[in-house]
Amino acid sequence: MATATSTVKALILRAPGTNCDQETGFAFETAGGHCDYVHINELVERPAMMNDYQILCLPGGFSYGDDIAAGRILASQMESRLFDAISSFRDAGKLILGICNGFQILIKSGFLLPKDEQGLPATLTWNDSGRFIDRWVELKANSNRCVFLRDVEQIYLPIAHAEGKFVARDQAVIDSLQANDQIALSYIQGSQSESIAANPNGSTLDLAGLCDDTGRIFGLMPHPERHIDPTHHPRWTREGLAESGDGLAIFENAIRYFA
Ligand SMILES: NC(=O)CC[C@H](N)C(=O)O
Repeated sequence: MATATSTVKALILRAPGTNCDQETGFAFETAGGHCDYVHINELVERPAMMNDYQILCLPGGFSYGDDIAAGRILASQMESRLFDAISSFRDAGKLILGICNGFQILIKSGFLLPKDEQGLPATLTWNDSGRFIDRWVELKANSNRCVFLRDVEQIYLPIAHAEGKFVARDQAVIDSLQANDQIALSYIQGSQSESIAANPNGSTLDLAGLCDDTGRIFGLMPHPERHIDPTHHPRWTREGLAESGDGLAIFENAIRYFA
């Protein structure tokens, strides 16, 4: 495990259709880490390379063209080809972050919420509008468990997805997520003008991000890597420059975790 003097390394996983890898790498490097971009086929061939990293990140995009359902194919590859490697990575106390398509992959592979005899306890499906939605949202962090959200209260980030509606199998799943403090990030009701829904996709409990029961695996639909520099804010010329973009804290928390 890294010490305060060594550089924390993130493995950014790529697949055909990934398109947010470079921005995500920029975010980790701005936060003080180092990252490498690794194609899924390379990782399947040499899963032991994960030992060199402290963070595994699944960036956003359209892996395999969203065929079948967003994230479904890469999720199956992770489950069938990398289950042992990723489980050992998690059990070694390391961190896993899934952003947008990455969140879809983490949930559909069962790494965020393990499958039980009935299958996946929850999934992400089509937005209520049936459309791809691209805009900014106000979010509140709710979880003391999630390592990535330490000292984060409210953040403003962009979303860009078609399949971001969180649905749980039944009330028992929701109750257990709430009891375990896993509903990490949610859309803030009342934060938008009347004509725009604060919850852009109809997600249950306004959920925008979820962590596993260790707090070290985190998936979120919004894109923190798109709000790193203060000039990424859509109104910075009118409202003035903040010290840093709201998304940076998520990457800094990940790096700091190993310091
Ligand atoms: N920005 C993204 O990662 C998009 C995720 C996915 N392709 C969707 O549209 O739902």
